[in-house]
Amino acid sequence: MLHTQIVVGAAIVRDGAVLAAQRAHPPVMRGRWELPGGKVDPGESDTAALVRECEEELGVRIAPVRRIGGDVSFPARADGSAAVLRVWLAELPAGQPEPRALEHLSLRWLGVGTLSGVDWLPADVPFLTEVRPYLLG
Ligand SMILES: Nc1nc2c([nH]c(=O)n2[C@H]2C[C@H](O)[C@@H](COP(=O)(O)OP(=O)(O)OP(=O)(O)O)O2)c(=O)[nH]1
Repeated sequence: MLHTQIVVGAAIVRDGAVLAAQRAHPPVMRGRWELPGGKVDPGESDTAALVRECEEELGVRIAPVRRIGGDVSFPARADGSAAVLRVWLAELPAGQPEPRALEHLSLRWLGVGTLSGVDWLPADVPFLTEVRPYLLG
């Protein structure tokens, strides 16, 4: 049986807005938006991967708060294997620098009024409903 790749994403909420990141690659995803995060390595916990990926991508050490939503499946790569996206609500602890787009084209803080205004990747879309209540305080 083919292995299911777990991908984790962080819904980093601050002052009524969530941080969205615009992918630079692969070409088919370039310019589309996602919650920052990435693939869980073999033997790594989901939350360890979440913290590691956000350090690599944003240059900040996030604090996961709680998981939101369920497993959202999406097709991975040409080998026909499956992947699932899991998302955590997260905070930027006091003293952390401002997130930077180290691997993305750009970053945006989106509030309730702008959350649906960017071109999200498909697997991230179901999580927007889960995030919205946290933007309302
Ligand atoms: N967040 C998100 N990721 C998606 C979707 N569809 C899809 O194929 N992916 C893929 C892109 C990446 O391969 C993976 C996310 O992991 P990542 O951010 O670590 O990817 P990466 O480009 O750094 O790693 P790699 O593929 O180059 O090995 O999930 C989607 O709808 N939302």
